Amino acid sequence: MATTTMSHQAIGSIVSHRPFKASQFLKEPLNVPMKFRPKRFKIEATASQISVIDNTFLSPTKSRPQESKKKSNEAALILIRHGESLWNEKNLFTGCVDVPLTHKGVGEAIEAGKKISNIPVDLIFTSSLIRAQMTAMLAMTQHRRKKVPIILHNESVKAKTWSHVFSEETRKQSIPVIAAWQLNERMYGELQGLNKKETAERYGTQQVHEWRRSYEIPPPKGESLEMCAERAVAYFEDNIKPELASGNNVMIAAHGNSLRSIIMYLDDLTSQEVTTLDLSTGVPLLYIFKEGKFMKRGSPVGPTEAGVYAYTKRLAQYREKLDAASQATLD
Ligand SMILES: O=C(O)[C@H](O)COP(=O)(O)O
Repeated sequence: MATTTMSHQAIGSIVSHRPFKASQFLKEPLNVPMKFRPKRFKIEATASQISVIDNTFLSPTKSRPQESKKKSNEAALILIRHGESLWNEKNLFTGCVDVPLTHKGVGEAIEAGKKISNIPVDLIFTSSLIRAQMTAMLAMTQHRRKKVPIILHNESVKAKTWSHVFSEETRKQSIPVIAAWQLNERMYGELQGLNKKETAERYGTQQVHEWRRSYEIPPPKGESLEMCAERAVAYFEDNIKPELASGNNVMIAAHGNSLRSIIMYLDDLTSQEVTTLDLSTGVPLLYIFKEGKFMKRGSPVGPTEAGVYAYTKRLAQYREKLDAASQATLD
């Protein structure tokens, strides 16, 4: 198999939505009967000019969180790899192929939600792939705060305006969900769809391990972990870290390798150390971000596990508030 590596830009244009030109939207044939076709409208802005987080979604008056008053000097960061997918079950290389969760994966996402049900979540970042989005939404069904996660549609000015929420109170009871292709699983190139065991038998276990776990070596015509990190870690630094710095608690529901690249950054792992880093499906990992540093706190075992709440006074106080609120509804 040829092992030419494509330039990151070339791969980027495959896995990414090319910079969205609203005018394309108008030109592309709409599979909607003529009578429902939207009036021709002139859209100036392109998606890239639309902020990642819909400013007015958070509140019509407040600007973006990191520009507004700092909520706290610490924030919780939850990372979770999607639950088992149908191609995980078949042991197929998946990469950027958009497959859903299995029944077991749905259960894993719900179980993960129970483990983090007392940890505050103000923003959710996920990838543009359904298995990560399903995991985020299913996990949040278990959250005790009962806020509604809403996927933001900023892909065009029209998508943004048509999905606007006009009640500030409703917005306060919602959690913005930002789907970013930069958090997609690494693009596995010519391995996508191949069986992992058969591929190892054909090319050798060592070669497949290098493709799967090394930092620098890409799969044939795919992304190396390093190339995946260039987009995922850049996105984390540009869009997620500022929210944490402003005191917003964040959950990232993504993929085995896009999260490996982020954890390598958070834990300052070497390219040697990251080769042994493996993430199970549907297992949440907790970090506390404080004074510019990330402190790893492991995987919350259960909603009442003392450990998680012993880490910071703020998490303990949040849980006490949830306990008091649920007690009040019982009274
Ligand atoms: O893309 C895939 O096949 C899986 O999500 C991750 O695969 P890996 O564990 O082989 O990197």
